[in-house]
Amino acid sequence: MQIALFQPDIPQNTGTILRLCACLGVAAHIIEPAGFPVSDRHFRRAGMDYLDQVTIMRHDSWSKFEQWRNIGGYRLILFTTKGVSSYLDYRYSAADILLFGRESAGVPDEVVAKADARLVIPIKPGLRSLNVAMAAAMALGEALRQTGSTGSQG
Ligand SMILES: C[S@@+](CC[C@H](N)C(=O)[O-])C[C@H]1O[C@@H](n2cnc3c(N)ncnc32)[C@H](O)[C@@H]1O
Repeated sequence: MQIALFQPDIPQNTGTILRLCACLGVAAHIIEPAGFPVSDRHFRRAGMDYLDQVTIMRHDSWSKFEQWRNIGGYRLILFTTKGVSSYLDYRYSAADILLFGRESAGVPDEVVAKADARLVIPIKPGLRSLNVAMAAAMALGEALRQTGSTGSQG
């Protein structure tokens, strides 16, 4: 299992997600441009020393990420508030990449179109969305529960 963050713009969220990845043994991909540099103090503070414990791949653009993904043949599972299928009903594979959108704008249609699945975490009607780090924790929890792949990277 791997996760990917599309152009993340809030450093604290990315740091929190990378700490989650470190603890669960999941590799992380950051699709640039991010809204902050890796030297950002909020990013470093949220990720703390856990940042040294996670495999992070940075991709210069969406197209570069897609080139890399196509070589590996990984499925792309998009988490989106606009999904129609619940994340609890999906059958994950240990090689899947779970993709999360930008805090301010999610992902563009071009990215939606490339996803092998578009999943929603059902929330109370009338409320907009979860914090992206919360969404990532819930999604990874379910995907790892199903695949039993906790604790090993990749
Ligand atoms: C703050 S939300 C983005 C909200 C953005 N305005 C939109 O419409 O997509 C950031 C990311 O968290 C994830 N997310 C948040 N709530 C979610 C939910 N209920 N179901 C699936 N993904 C969710 C998605 O990946 C989303 O792109």
